[in-house]
Amino acid sequence: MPAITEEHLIESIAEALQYISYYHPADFVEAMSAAWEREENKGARDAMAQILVNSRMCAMGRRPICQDTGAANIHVKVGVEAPLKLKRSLQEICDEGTRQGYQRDTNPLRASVVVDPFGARRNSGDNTPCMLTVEMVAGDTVEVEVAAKGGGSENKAKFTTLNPSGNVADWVVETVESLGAGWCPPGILGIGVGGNADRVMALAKQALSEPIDMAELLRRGPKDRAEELRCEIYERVNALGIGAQGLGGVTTVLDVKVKSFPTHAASLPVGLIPNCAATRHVHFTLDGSGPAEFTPPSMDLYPDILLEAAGAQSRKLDLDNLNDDVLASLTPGETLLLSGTLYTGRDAAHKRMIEMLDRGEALPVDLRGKAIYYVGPVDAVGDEAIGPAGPTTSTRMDKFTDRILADTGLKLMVGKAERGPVALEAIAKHKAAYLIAVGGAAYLVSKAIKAAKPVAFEDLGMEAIYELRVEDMPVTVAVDTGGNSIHRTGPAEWKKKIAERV
Ligand SMILES: O=C(O)C[C@H](O)C(=O)O
Repeated sequence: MPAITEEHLIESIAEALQYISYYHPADFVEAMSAAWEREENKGARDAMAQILVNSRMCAMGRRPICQDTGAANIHVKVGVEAPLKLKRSLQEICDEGTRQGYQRDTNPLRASVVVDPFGARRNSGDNTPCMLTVEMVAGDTVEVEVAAKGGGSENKAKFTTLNPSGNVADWVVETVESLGAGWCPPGILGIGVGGNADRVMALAKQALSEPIDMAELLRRGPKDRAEELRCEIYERVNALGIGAQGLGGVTTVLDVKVKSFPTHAASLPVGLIPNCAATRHVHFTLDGSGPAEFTPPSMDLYPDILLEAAGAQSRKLDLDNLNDDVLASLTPGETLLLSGTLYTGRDAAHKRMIEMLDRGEALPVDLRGKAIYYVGPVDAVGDEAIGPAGPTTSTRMDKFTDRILADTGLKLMVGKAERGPVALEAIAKHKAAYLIAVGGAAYLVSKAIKAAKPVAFEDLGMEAIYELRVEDMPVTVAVDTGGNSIHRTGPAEWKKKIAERV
């Protein structure tokens, strides 16, 4: 048998990362299309339509599905008899594959990994190191699972150790209800049960790479305890009414995957990791015959969707003429098309702005009466004004909101998912408003951005402040000037509606 070389691994990993950046797995597209067809809440259905249209555009244009092109999660199963011809460590080899995968000229992916995580948080620039796990298994091949996991869904990972008599489904359902929509539902829940604290999280992560087959499972009925648990959690989580993007609706999860392992008699560890609308993973096997090859999915997978979301019925909002009357007229749930100037700014830029305000320094941009977009875009290629540029989770900016609104005169924020109590209070106090774009529709959203130039904090890379010129950017009003939030009313309304049907 010919040797499995470093080049085989590096080239396959690089190609895999490119492939998953623009091709959703076929089972995901099918499950999302079915959920879109059965969704009853118009807002949630429009959000899913944007996700599907975006997915198709990315597959055809070979550009990233989401601006958060993820951290590379690589799981390698090395056969104990595999003819390996390697000189470097597996970490170094997989990092090289990651570096090459994220830095392709034709489709550069966003560098999101920062080193010195509780200090300087300096961007490594090429998305290395990858998150590598290795297993020795029987056989003479090397199997590799490559996933690109977004930060928003990864941030919602949870762990607990229940008493042996505890109820796993109860814990999962209560936990998902508390997560909000930052993980970009509808997606998949990976659940690990058993093992110990570290093993159970690895199980939950591995579960996310299993095929989506909930429709088939519901049709044939569960055959064992794990399948019963999957069905119970699926039904109960969907009955929460969270819906796409947390707007309320009948589908919050497309599937629930469970993996278990024996555990200590005193323990019942449970791990939960959600996967977002940018579900990205692929599996390949190396046998010495060369790097892996990947087949593009068929475009026939996609349903015919007319994008009503950005349709003529949406009100147009001029971002260069925001005034108190216009802001006061915004209603939660209303769809808008934004045109004009939009500044970007997310975690690192907010932290730096607050530090400057603390020192009494003038900010490099005048935000008075303006709008800010929480986003970390992908770099542009060709004639693009900007690469994929979908919204990031706004709750991370909550603690800065009162100060920014008070000290800069900012009036409008655009992001994704709900705002927490401190932000809602600040929005009402300053008579500002909060809009959401669809998380997971980054390439589609970027088409509304006609010009982009960095105007401050360029050293922060994708977290720099850009001045964007947008035309007809589709958004939904999430919080009005009174602090009323669609993320409170939407899921509550749909939870009630679903309960009344049972
Ligand atoms: O880093 C990002 O762009 C965003 C992240 O994936 C999020 O969902 O908040």
